[in-house]
Amino acid sequence: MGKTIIISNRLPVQLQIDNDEITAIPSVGGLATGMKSVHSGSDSLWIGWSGLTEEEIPKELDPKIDKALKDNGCSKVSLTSEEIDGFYYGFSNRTIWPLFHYFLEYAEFETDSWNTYKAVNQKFANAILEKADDDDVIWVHDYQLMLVPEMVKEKRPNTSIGFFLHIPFPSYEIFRTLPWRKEILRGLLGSDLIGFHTYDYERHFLSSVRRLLGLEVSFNEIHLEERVIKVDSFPMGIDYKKFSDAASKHEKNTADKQSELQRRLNIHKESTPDAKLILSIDRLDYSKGIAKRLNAFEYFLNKHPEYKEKVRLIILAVPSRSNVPQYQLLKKEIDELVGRINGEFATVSWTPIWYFYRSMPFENLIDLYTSSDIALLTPIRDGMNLVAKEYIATRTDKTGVLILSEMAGSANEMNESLLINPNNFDQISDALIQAIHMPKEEQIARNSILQKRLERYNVEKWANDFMKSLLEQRETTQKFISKLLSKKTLDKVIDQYHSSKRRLLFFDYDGTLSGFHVDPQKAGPDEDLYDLLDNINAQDNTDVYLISGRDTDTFKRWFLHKKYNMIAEHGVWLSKEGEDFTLLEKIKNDWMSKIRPVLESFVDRTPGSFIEEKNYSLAWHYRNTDPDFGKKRATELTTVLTSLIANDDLTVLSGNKVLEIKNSGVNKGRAAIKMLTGNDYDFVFAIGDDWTDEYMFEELPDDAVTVKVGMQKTQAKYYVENTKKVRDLLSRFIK
Ligand SMILES: O=P(O)(O)OC[C@H]1O[C@H](O[C@H]2O[C@H](CO)[C@@H](O)[C@H](O)[C@H]2O)[C@H](O)[C@@H](O)[C@@H]1O
Ligand SMILES: O=c1ccn([C@@H]2O[C@H](COP(=O)(O)OP(=O)(O)O)[C@@H](O)[C@H]2O)c(=O)[nH]1
Repeated sequence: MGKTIIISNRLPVQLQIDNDEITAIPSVGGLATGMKSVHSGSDSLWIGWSGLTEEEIPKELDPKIDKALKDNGCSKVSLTSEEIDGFYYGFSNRTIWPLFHYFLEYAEFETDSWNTYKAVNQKFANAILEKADDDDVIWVHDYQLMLVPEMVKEKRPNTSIGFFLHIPFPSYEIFRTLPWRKEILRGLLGSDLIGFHTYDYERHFLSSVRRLLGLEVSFNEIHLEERVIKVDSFPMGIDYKKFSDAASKHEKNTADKQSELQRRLNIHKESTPDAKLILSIDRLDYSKGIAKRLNAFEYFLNKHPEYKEKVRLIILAVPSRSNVPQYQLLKKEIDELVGRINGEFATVSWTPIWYFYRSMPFENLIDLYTSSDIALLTPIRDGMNLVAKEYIATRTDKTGVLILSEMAGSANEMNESLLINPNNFDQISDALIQAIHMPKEEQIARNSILQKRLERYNVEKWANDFMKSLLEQRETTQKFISKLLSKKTLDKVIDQYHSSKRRLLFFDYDGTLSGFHVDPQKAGPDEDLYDLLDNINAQDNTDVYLISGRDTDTFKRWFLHKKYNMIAEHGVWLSKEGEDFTLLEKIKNDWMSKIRPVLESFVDRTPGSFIEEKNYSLAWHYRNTDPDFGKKRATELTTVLTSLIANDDLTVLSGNKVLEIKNSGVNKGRAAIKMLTGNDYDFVFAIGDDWTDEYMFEELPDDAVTVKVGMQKTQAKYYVENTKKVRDLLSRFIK
């Protein structure tokens, strides 16, 4: 393995320019801390934006800046203020952020900012390409850089690329509204591993990939022609030890060591020993639900006036993206709300809300976390929400109650908190009462479980798990690639072919010689294919068989005049050199009247699906259905059919977007063996793309050359990527 390259919008250091002196101060943020195990030593590099635009950095300081960054294992991507406007404030935070957080009404679809997003992503990709070697592992972070994986993969296909999205991936219904949805998906699919915080985000993403790109997804793998991409969830943790140690240390602080904030918090405690402190900390972002939280708090005070003077809500709102109009409006709304609620409820000795609009140093965060009885975190949508985890980690005596929105990614792992719907004020109000009165033993019981989990799955484990999975994926890909029919192996196969005395060739049709079409009848052969087959078939001592699940009528129409050998309906029928089809197997079809109505009922209930009726089998096609729904129905139909045919000699065969019910024992493998037996072939070849071809690959002798089209699991010896490559391969059979 080569170097590790990490890439994110912002570098994990902050530049300080003092006259001509440059200092790079390492950030203390979650990502920077979490990546420590991955970003250490000389074999790792972090590429990103420094936080200062080109206009803000005097050109002559560039070498010093580069040196300061290099000392911290970093390298910068320089961006102009215009690029930051279009890329960061524009497409990232006015299109993707609102859309991915389900704020459709805030999402702006501006072609100019999309173009800047593309150009800046290319700048980041170029910065990687400049530094990356083929065996490097690259980890790209977050929604600002979704096109980077494809841009890098295109130029450096052998690098391993991981992508992690820190925000939610929305449902298909939301994502599909984005004008550049396919470009974004293709950008992400340049990765070998794509990670999300939760399984929900993962399945939303896979659903969009299936529906918008029509790609084959099996479990959590996406099969491209030349690669397999893994998609998985890795819930990000925190640096648990850092927070719990800081809280333990904080506890021991003598009065003279306490911060000004802590002293004020102490005064509050002493003057109102029964009153509860309720804490909320977030960036000032509409996704965090701060305004709704204030409204809910007001609702609570109105509904339960007995809690006046008994609770105080601390709102710490950290300034964020203040160049974006929605954030400016939100700031105004929150200022007004706090003013109004305080004005309405305050008494001479009590203000219900303490509101801070600023960023606080770590020590003050610990003051707040450790002094608060309740944390009230009510995001409307949140990728993860680390504040929830940090609050729990600082509770050294295990007391404290976390009220958490079920819309936060962290809610998936924090079931022991009081989970609420941020839009349900009654529920929030009830949760506040439950929290205020929760017995200490219960608080301890809940937090003990939470702490254990957070301590175990901390941010370092998160980063290591992701890297481990990326390296495993690299091995899986290498295994696939090692079976790709390389030029060298192909040359050998072709030599073998031409020096052989008698050859037997099996060509599957759909997905192998010809691509798929929404209407199977329209996937007929083209002139080039006829020429190719004519030329191979005309060779001496060469027996070519088209071997397919197709019905006899279609194959007669397409190929009978060509006098090719044909095996139809997976091995039921045989046609030799232009003669009509005859039965290769003695089988029954009286079962069809029992199965047909079942298939019909599935056609009625699955728009786009249809039945194909053959002489000895029935096929239910679902290529044209909604992909998720079609797959679900196929599973349901398989279950229904399996119990229905339990006492018959029938099989349900799962092909490429088709289920076929046919007589057991009849398959392409058995048919192929029949053609082989009693003959002295010294070159046997089979090529096919789906499950039904696996019977051939399994049954043919060990020295047969078997080739799978597309990177799915197979018994075949080799892969080729697509039908174009199949034709290239077969054309080499012609001298
Ligand atoms: O860099 P900014 O524009 O100021 O925004 C700050 C970060 O916000 C987002 O955080 C997300 O990541 C967290 C950790 O995975 C997660 O807990 C939270 O729910 C997300 O919103 C954003 O994804 C980052 O890129 C920003 O740097
Ligand atoms: O004044 C502050 C307030 C919060 N935070 C940190 O900001 C992060 C917020 O992360 P979260 O996942 O909750 O939300 P995000 O802002 O990433 O959407 C947490 O680690 C907080 O400790 C901070 O550094 N300074």
